[in-house]
Amino acid sequence: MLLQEFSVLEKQPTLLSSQLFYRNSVADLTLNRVMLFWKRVDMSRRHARSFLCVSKDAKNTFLLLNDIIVARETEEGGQKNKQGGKKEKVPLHSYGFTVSYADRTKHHRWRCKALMFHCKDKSQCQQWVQTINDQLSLLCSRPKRLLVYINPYSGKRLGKRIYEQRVAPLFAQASISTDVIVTKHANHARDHLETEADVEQYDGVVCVGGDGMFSEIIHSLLYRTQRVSGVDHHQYDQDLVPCDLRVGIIPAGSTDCICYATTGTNDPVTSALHIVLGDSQPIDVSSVHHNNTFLRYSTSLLGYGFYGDMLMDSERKRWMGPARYDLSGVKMFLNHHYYKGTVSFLPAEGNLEFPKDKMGCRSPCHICKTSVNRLSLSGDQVCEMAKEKSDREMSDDGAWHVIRGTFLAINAVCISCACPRSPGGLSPSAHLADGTMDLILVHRASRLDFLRHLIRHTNKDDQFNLSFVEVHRVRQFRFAPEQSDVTSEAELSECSRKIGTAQVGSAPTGPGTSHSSWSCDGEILPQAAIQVSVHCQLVKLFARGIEWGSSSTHSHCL
Ligand SMILES: Nc1ncnc2c1ncn2[C@@H]1O[C@H](COP(=O)(O)OP(=O)(O)OP(=O)(O)O)[C@@H](O)[C@H]1O
Ligand SMILES: CCCCCCCCCCCCC/C=C/[C@@H](O)[C@H](CO)NC(=O)CCCCC
Ligand SMILES: [Ca+2]
Repeated sequence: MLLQEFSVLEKQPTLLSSQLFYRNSVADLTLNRVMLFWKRVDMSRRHARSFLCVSKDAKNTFLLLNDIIVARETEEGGQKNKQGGKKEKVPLHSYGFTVSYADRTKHHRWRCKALMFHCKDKSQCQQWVQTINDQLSLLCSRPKRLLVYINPYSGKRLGKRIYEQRVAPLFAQASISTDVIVTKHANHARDHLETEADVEQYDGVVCVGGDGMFSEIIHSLLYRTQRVSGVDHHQYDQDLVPCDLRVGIIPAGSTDCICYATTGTNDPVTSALHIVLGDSQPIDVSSVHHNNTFLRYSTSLLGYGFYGDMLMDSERKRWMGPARYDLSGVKMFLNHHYYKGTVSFLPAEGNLEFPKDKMGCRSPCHICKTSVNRLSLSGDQVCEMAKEKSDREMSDDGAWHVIRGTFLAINAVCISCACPRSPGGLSPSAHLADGTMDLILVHRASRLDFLRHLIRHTNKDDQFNLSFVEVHRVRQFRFAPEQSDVTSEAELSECSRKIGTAQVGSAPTGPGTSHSSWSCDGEILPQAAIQVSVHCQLVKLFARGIEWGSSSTHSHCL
C-alpha cells in the first residue's frame, strides 16, 4: 500500500484506540472501519502528562480489516508467537489478544499469520477482541456455512487428508460451520446437490478435488439455477442465469487448472484462505450443444484432437493418478493423428489481436470489470442488452469466419488454463471473466514442430508464434468433422465401448478413427459436431484472480 493510500484510510473514523504492548514495546493501536494500525511509542521521551509519545521516525504498521480472520483473547501462559514459536516477553501485563490474518507470501501463496498485543487489564483485552470481531461480522461477503464435497480418489488420493489437516482447522478458526460429504462414487456430489442438499442454507459449496470434481459441482448448480429461473439450457444462444452460490476449490486433483488459473497456485491453504476471507472471482463458462441438445458446460479445456485423444486414452489409466496424463500424452504425441473438419467462429468485437497481447488477466482486471456483469444490471439494462445482442446477431452472419483444415488439435478455453504443468496455460492472455474464449487451432505440422509448440507451454516462449498455430478470441464457435465415407460396425462398437454408452447417430470418435473426440473439462463428449457459446461470469469462485507481483506486496509496514 502506498503512503498516500494509507493516509486516506487512516482518516476513517476511529472505533477504538489504546496504548498497549506489542513486541515488547509500547504501541498506539487504532481500529477504524477499514484497518487496524499501530505505531511504536518512544519510551525515552515522555509527554508532560506522562503519556508515552510516538517517535517521529516510528513506522506505521497496519492490517486491512479484509485480511483479518479473527481476534481472540490469548490464553494465559500462551504467549508464544505462533510463527517463530519464540516466547515473547510480556513486559507488564499478562492479558493479551491475538489477531489472526491472511498474508500473501511468495508465488501467490497465502498463509495464516498471527500478531499478539498485550493489554493493561482483562476488560481492555475483551473490548479489543469484541470490537475487532464485531467489525469482521459486518463483512457480509464472508461465508458462515459451507457444504463441502471431498473426492477421496482425486489426484494422488490425498483429498481427505488435505482437507482434515490443512483446511478444516482454518474453517474452524474462522467459525465457519461445514457439512462434509466424502463422495462414494462419480456423480455422488451432483446427485446430492440436485436432490438432497438444502442449497439455500449454505453460503457456498467447496469441492476438494480436481477440475472434474469442480465440473460436476457447477453442472448441478447451473442446472438448478436454470431450472428455478425457467431457462431452457437446450436452446443454444439462450442467455443463462448466473449461479448465486460461490464455489471454492481445494486443489487435490491431477490438473487443478481452475484453481491455479484463478489463484495463481494450487495450494490448499491459499484456497482455504480465499474462502475464509470471502473473496469473489467470477469466471466465464461455455455451453456445448449438439444440434439443439445441450451436452455440457466447460470452464477449462474443450479440446479435440491431441487433448481429446489423450484424455480418452488416459481414462483407462486412472489408477496411475496424475502420471496417466504424461504417459497418454507421450503416446498421443507419437501417434501424431490429425483430423479434418470445419471450424466456424464469431470473433469477439475489436479484440482480434488480444490472445497474443501478453497482457494477461491481472486482478483487479479492468477488462473483466468492464465486461457485462449481468448481476449488477437493472431490469432496463437487461432489456437494452438483449436488444443489442439481437441487433448484433442480425448483422452477425457475415461476421462468422470459416476455416476448413486438418488439425492436430483444436482447443477452446474460457480462461488461461494455467496449471502446474504449464504456468502460463494454454492461452496465457485469456481473461477469467470477459465473456470470451480463446480458440486455438493447431494445423497439421511435423512432429518436431508440434513438440516445439507443446514445449512452449512450459516456458516463457510464445506457443502461438508458429506458422501452423492460430488463435482467435471468440464468443461462439462450431465444429463439423469431415464426414468419413465408411463407418464400419466395428468402428461404431469401438466408439460405444470407449465412451461407455451407445450414441445413436454419432460417428465413432477417438484415436484410430477418422474423428477425434472432445475432452470437455476431462469428460469425453459423445459427439464430434458441436456448437459452443460463452456465457460471461456465469459462476463465481472464492478466489481473487491473479494479482500483480509474485512475492509479498502485503508488507504491513510503511
Ligand atoms: N468417490 C468417487 N469415486 C470415483 N470417482 C469419483 C468419486 N467422486 C468423484 N468422482 C469423479 O472423479 C472424477 C475426477 O475427479 P477429480 O477431477 O477430482 O480428479 P482428477 O481427475 O484426478 O483431477 P483433474 O480433473 O484435475 O485432472 C470426477 O469427474 C468425479 O465425477
Ligand atoms: C513436452 C512437454 C509438453 C507439455 C505440454 C503441457 C501443456 C499443458 C496444458 C494443460 C492444460 C490443462 C487444461 C485442463 C484440462 C482439464 O480440464 C482436464 C481434466 O482435468 N485435464 C486434462 O485434460 C489433462 C491435461 C494434461 C496435459 C499434460
Ligand atoms: Ca474469458
